[in-house]
Amino acid sequence: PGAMQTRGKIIITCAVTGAIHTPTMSPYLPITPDQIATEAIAAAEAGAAILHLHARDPETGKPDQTPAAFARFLPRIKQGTNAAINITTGGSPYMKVEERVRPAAEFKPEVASLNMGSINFGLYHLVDKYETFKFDWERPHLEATRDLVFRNSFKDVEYILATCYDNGTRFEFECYDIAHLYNLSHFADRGLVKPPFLVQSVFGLLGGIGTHPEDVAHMKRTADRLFGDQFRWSVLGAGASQLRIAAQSAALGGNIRVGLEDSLWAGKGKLAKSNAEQVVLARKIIEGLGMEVATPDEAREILSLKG
Ligand SMILES: C[C@H](N)CC(=O)CC(=O)O
Ligand SMILES: [Zn+2]
Repeated sequence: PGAMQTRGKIIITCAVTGAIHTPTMSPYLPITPDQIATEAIAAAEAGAAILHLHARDPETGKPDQTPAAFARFLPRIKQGTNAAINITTGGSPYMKVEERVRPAAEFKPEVASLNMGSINFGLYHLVDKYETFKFDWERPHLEATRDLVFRNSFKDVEYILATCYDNGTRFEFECYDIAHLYNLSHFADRGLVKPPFLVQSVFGLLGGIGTHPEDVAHMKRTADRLFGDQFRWSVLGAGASQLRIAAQSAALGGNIRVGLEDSLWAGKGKLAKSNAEQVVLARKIIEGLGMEVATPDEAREILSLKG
């Protein structure tokens, strides 16, 4: 992806907590500002060059998209690591785009996520089943259907672009399906986004593309055709597919996203005890392939971040 990417340097992004997984799903999910800061810094020490951040209500663990909630851990993270900060504009699927973009608008991070299309979001525990979740490892998606649309209309995307653009913030373009690559190409044609594009391909979320190696190859092939050397490819696999998708990407010279936002596991039926544990597993894959993990400054160069 992108002949210009420093050969063999793979960027690891760590998505520390997210908004979808709930405290009852794993005792290791960071919830409080201290837990989020500690986990983020440890993930960076393990090799994450970019930290994708959401905030939560420390009491309930529910998503909190107020700038004040982010202010409770951002300074500590910036003090504790040189990793690039990536603030979510996805928030949770229940939020309006005006609320979702506020922290990125306020803190003007080097990176912010940008979801490139609306999708049906297969979830059920967000609302009223915080206390009752029981994960069935054998049939992961069986109970995960709830009639939710994660709205990211063309106007929503334009609104976030317009709000963040003059801050020098670059985007992690979250593409949950092939159509989202074409949406990104549409905004590129209109000159509303500038290369190199960090394309974060999302695999395995109910409502988006699957996790079959053909799905991964199809996303990459399509991105290559649409963006040539104007993009830097990264992938995330939801849940059980996380490391398998990571390995396929690294083998193709692509970048990797891990973290408890995307998966609670560190292998079959084994809860990850920390974000750093998943970063170490990703590092082993990369180094096992004879490649190197990019440092934060190498990631800044590869992605043309403002630093
Ligand atoms: C699958 C991930 N939860 C996508 C995500 O990280 C969205 C965002 O924060 O903008
Ligand atoms: Zn996120």
